[in-house]
Amino acid sequence: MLSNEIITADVINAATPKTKIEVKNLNFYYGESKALKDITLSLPERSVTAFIGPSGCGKSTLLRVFNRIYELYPKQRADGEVLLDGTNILDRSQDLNLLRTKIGMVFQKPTPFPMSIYENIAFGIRLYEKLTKAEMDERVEQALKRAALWTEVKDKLDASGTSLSGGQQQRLCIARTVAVKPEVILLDEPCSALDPLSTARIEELIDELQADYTIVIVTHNMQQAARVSAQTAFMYLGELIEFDKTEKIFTAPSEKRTQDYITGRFG
Ligand SMILES: Nc1ncnc2c1ncn2[C@@H]1O[C@H](COP(=O)(O)OP(=O)(O)OP(=O)(O)O)[C@@H](O)[C@H]1O
Repeated sequence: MLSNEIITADVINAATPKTKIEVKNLNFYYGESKALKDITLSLPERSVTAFIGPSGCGKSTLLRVFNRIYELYPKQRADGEVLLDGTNILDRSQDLNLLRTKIGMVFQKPTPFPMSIYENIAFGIRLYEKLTKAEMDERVEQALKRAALWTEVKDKLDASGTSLSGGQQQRLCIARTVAVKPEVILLDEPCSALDPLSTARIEELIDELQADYTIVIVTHNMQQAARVSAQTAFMYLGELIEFDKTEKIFTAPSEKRTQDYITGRFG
């Protein structure tokens, strides 16, 4: 009997994905203005979660709380909890540098550093690790391969990162993020400055990366959310209206406001 119980428990554990990030009663303020209102949701590990909603609903704000970028601005503050593997990252005693090695971020506009392709990757690694030249070469190659950019740049690693096309620059930024071995990758409208072909490549890449990383993507493009994510959160005016499996959100949402948004009635 006992072994059956253990097997049952194992099967259940295997079927239920582990929670990577748990947000509990999160509020966020820009000065006096409240941009996030009592947000609670759990993001599963090694899976893609999309945040959608009309402009100004708080998608980017929520994403940015996850690596505490707001701390750069004195009037911005968060209360509530954001647990990464059970530890509250909003707690001021948490080391910000360590947090940012665990949670990487890619922005809307590709932002390569004004240095060579190689250095764009090596720069971040050097902040945290001391590697030999051979080890660094290996890490740079791995990161560029992981971001599906290696074959295009392997013969011009000394060229400037800014000489690449927009889509290549965005893949370089993803490579730079992956190179420091994060656990979570935050993508803030990563394709909005890209053409359809480059967008398709980034979406393929997101699909591959989810085997190893927990990915959160903010997107205005509902087809993109439907294509790349397993869960979707619909936000409106700073509130989380609905959070469910992406298929359910797009085919049978529970809330009228979600239905209205995905059918294009507002936003
Ligand atoms: N730096 C800031 N200072 C003051 N208010 C801000 C700031 N950034 C955002 N806000 C406000 O917070 C709210 C949420 O903004 P946020 O950028 O998170 O929305 P969003 O859903 O990502 O919008 P978009 O899709 O247009 O990028 C908005 O009302 C916005 O005006």
